[in-house]
Amino acid sequence: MLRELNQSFWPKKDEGGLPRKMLPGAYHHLLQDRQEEGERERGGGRRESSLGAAMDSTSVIIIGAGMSGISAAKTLSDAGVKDILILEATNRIGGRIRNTYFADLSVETGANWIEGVHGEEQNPIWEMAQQLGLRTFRSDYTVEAAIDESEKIHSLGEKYSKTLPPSGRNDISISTFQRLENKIPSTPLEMIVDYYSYDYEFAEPPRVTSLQNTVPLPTFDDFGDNVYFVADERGYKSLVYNLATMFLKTNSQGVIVDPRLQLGKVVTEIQYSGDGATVSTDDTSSYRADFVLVSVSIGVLQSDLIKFNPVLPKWKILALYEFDMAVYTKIFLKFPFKFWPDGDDREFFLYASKRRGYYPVWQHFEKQYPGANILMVTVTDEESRRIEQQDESTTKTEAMEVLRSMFGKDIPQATDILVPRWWSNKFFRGSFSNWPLGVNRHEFDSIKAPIKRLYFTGEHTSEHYNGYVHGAYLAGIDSANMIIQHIRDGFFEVEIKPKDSRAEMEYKEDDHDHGCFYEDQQFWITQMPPIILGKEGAPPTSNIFMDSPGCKADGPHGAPEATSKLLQRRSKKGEGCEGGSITSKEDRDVKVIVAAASKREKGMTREQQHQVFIIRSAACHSHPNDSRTKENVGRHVSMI
Ligand SMILES: Cc1cc2nc3c(=O)[nH]c(=O)nc-3n(C[C@H](O)[C@H](O)[C@H](O)COP(=O)(O)OP(=O)(O)OC[C@H]3O[C@@H](n4cnc5c(N)ncnc54)[C@H](O)[C@@H]3O)c2cc1C
Repeated sequence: MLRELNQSFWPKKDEGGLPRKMLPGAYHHLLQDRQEEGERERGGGRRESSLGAAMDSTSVIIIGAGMSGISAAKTLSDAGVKDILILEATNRIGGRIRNTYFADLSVETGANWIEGVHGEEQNPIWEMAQQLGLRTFRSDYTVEAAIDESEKIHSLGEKYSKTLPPSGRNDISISTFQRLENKIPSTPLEMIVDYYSYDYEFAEPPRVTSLQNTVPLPTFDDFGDNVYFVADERGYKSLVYNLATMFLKTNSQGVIVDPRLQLGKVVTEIQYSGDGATVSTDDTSSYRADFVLVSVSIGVLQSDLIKFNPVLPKWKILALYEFDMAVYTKIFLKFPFKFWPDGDDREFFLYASKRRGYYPVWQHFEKQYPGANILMVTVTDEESRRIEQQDESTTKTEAMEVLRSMFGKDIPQATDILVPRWWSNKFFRGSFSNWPLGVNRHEFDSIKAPIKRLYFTGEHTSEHYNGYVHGAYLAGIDSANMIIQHIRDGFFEVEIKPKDSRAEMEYKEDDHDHGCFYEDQQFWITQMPPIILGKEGAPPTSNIFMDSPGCKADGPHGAPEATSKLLQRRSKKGEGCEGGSITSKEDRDVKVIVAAASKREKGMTREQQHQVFIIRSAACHSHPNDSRTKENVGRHVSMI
């Protein structure tokens, strides 16, 4: 939904809109006015922060120079918002796309494959790679016949998944589906095939992973089933670098020297409000901006590295914590000579252990780097965490035991080992997001939703492609476009889908300037209205309190007329609430929740009152016999 909304942010040219890449003078004026206004308010473009360092002022601060941060910055720059500042904690750009030298070869410790190639749609990362002439190799994943059986179950899972309601209410884990088919892997062979099919892609086991959101996977559905392994001296990161140099200044050696990119700046605090934000870094600098875009990983957001002031609303924190940051580790081993099989269909080999996920997937580099004598073994999840905490020599010993059990005692000892540690790294806290069971559209939309002038991006916010480089790239564009619209219109609205599928089917979006209103039909509490966020000046939902009980039939709190009329009709019919009380007397808890309201409404803005009204009206119209009423109201109240 967000993606659909985002795509429609810009008016089409033939509708009298603006071409996407160029903003008219008027728009520049708007920006300039806002900036000057801001500067006047702040007493000039630079001033002393409370910490003593010079406080710079800018339009948008982007936190993180990974693929999504750079893609967002470029989108802003292309749209005329050139007054940006990128703050990156490490001393390089690229984030989780990173190469290093191992045994004199460039190996990718982070993202390695361009996933989803040669499909109906062009993967934008593949397009960039082609333009740059990146050295890539198609990975052939066909292993043995044992995989076929797993693929049959997978295809059944795809069919089943497509029958589930869009809200995710009936989602199940991949394991649950296997259980339904009576196909739970139990032998070492079945377990390694299962691992290869799921854990190797999602870095978490199938009992954790949502069937509905990963089977089928939009990346392969949209962009094609092929995956290409990047093996280029310049590194996969050269795609990010190339993107950055399209809008950042470089010197004659091609090094980025633009002051709008600041490396080694660890953001420790973000103070935000409806007027803008102040960002503090660990070297006691502070920066002021109209907007802040946070592109750090969801693992970092789940940690306490960055303090948000005020603290993020509860609904946001819950959504962030519900999503998973998975861990995927590629361990590299160098040998004096080759002892493994190679040739067609022999790029990968699997180790079938009784211990699921124990040094399971091996790959050689004979195609990419003939004679390199390097093996790469991938571990995930708990094994990754365990291995990250032990020293390299222990890991080498374990890996050698596994190889000897596969190829015999006479194989040579590895001469070198490289173990990347993404989970322990406080700037990443894992490898990529995985969609777990229990997270539906409602939570997912909440992860991306802005709060006042604080916006979020990163692979974990990608509508369809979370976890991937192309997801990070597209999410950056989406989030930047939200900010551009906010600058242009003075506000930005986001719709967060309701949790219940019946609501999805039955609510009808009104043309009114904000809000979604219901058709005049049976209206149950489970049909919670969507939460509308981001209206300039409107509070995040966490600030909304239920007020006095009941809903008034006479147009409460400036609620739109249509809704007010609907309530009047209901009141007359005796449905829902009458004269400020709830008819569902049986359900005392609902009444208590609604009645236990604070007296805050007086000081509220019109938008705040309207939000209160939406929530309260839903509560008022609960059906007395609906056993789920209490639970749903309770859940909604706890959420706000
Ligand atoms: C081991 C591994 C294998 C992978 N394999 C693939 C693959 O084969 N194919 C694929 O498509 N994807 C793969 N991925 C995923 C892919 O790398 C990511 O989805 C993508 O790079 C994420 O980009 P991002 O911009 O969202 O986040 P990031 O790259 O994490 O960028 C965020 C940036 O924020 C910075 N930051 C963090 N905290 C702060 C702070 N406090 N202050 C300032 N800056 C901060 C970080 O240093 C980082 O540079 C893999 C990832 C890993 C780790």
